[in-house]
Amino acid sequence: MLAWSGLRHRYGGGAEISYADFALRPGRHLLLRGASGSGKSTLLALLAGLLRVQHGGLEVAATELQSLTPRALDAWRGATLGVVPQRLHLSDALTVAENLALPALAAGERPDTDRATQLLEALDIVELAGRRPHQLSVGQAQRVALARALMRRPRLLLADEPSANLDDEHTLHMLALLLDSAEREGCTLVIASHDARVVEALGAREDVAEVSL
Ligand SMILES: Nc1ncnc2c1ncn2[C@@H]1O[C@H](COP(=O)(O)OP(=O)(O)OP(=O)(O)O)[C@@H](O)[C@H]1O
Repeated sequence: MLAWSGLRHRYGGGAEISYADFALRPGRHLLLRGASGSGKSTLLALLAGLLRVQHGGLEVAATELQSLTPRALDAWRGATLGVVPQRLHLSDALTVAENLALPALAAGERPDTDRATQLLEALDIVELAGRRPHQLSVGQAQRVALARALMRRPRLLLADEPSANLDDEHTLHMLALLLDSAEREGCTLVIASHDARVVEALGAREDVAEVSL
């Protein structure tokens, strides 16, 4: 599902970031941990096909990303990936329900409103469908971003620093929601975090592998 070897990346003129070879066993999720600047966001961007593979091989959901053309990579990303970004990037001009329609619209497809309702129900925020993002708490907005990431049934769900701005209780709740959602949807979850609370909570789980950068 997820494996890389000989993977290296260099931003123009900067130092090279080199990743130790790794393969995720089927049925497991992944925690990417490491200090600030260690290369977590770069690896997430590579996994998401947002940065081109410069050196080495990167297999995500049965696809060798280094062999795709930029156009094929765009199509692959839309069909395979769900992302919960650190800054949630919800549109304040739109309601929650309209935000959930965006991934389909971006792919030139008809939004699936039943799917949106089903996800909002699963995340216990169906009553928020008509609100705008600025009318939500941080935790509620994060659940909306999670629902949006799941709309097109991704095979890989990426969450970048999901505990940023959350207190201890909400951090544990968000991690549980991410893991439960990934299990329910049958997708692989990758969390990037340098938060000791996240590392401690996930370190205790058999179904989560860890890569330390
Ligand atoms: N667009 C860029 N151009 C040049 N250098 C970059 C760029 N993005 C990241 N870097 C450098 O690459 C290295 C890895 O950065 P990256 O953002 O992947 O780390 P990180 O582990 O995600 O850090 P953080 O936890 O602070 O977000 C750092 O040295 C950073 O300065």
